[in-house]
Amino acid sequence: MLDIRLDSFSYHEHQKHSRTSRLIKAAYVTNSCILKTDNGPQLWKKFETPLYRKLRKSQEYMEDVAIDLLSLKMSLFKERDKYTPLTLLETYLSSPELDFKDIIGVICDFLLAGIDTTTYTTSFLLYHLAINPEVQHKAYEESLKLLKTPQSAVTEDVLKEAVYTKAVLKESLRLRPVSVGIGRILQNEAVFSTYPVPAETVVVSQNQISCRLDKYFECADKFLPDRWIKGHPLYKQAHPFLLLPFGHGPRSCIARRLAEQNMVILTLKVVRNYKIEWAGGTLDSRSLLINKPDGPILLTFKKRE
Ligand code: HEM
Repeated sequence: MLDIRLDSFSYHEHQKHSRTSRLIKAAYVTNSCILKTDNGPQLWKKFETPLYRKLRKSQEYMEDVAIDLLSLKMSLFKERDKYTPLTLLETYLSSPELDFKDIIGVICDFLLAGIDTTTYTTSFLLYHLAINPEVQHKAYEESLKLLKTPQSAVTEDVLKEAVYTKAVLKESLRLRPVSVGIGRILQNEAVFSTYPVPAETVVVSQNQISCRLDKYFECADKFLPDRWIKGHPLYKQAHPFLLLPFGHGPRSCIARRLAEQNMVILTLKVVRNYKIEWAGGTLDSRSLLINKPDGPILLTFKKRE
């Protein structure tokens, strides 16, 4: 989305003080401070509290990275080939309604919204595969069918056919969404189950809870990807507003398709090449601003023959 590779898997970026490590830390600190500064007495409005300072410093670091990345992109943008279609960032850069500050704001949002969300979702997905060997075996069989060799690329056609892997991701998001639901400020008065709620009220839907209720999903606490596969005996059409891990409407996640595609590609590649095992106890989630795993990710990967 930034048109520039951050190279986060390189040796250098794995080091403690690298840009990637500092960005990961800044996103985590921001996510841990927002709810705490939002709720309760907001003393930070009168003077800079230690929590607010942490939040400010993390945000400043992310903004510095965004400025560096955008400056680099702008210098390359001048030399771009005029016949290739514009990327998202290039569209922003060519838009007269947006100035440098607006685009910096968007990049900061990408950096904050893109780091922990995909990481936590992927961690839970691999955890579910590890503790449900029969599910992992079915995903492995699908990857064997779709990827002829362990090195085969995941093409557009492969993605279309990866029905079971997509169901695994969906089921994992049902049980372990990164967001409890969707938050909105009501523009108009509304009535929910006969309770009138005035305009301007902050309303947060509780999809995470609804997705765990047996009245909506049979054996709701069980990890059963087959429930999403049309034609399977476990399949039942769920209410369209129950499972909304990427939100809903015009403010829903801008990167939904990209994130889903990344996670499906990763799952196909990992299960095709490795047997995944879990070396810990039950992994639960803890809510900061977003839900994070409540313990270390103790996965082991055994190379398949
Ligand atoms: C598993 C991965 C992800 C999940 C589960 C997720 C989930 C969400 C959710 C629930 C929202 C709020 C939607 C609403 O209020 O209706 C959101 C918004 C957003 N997400 Fe994601 N997200 C993920 C990955 C990403 C990535 C990788 C990026 C960027 C690179 C990203 C960028 C954004 C942005 C910019 C918004 C704000 C959209 C707006 O306010 O108009 N997300 N995401």
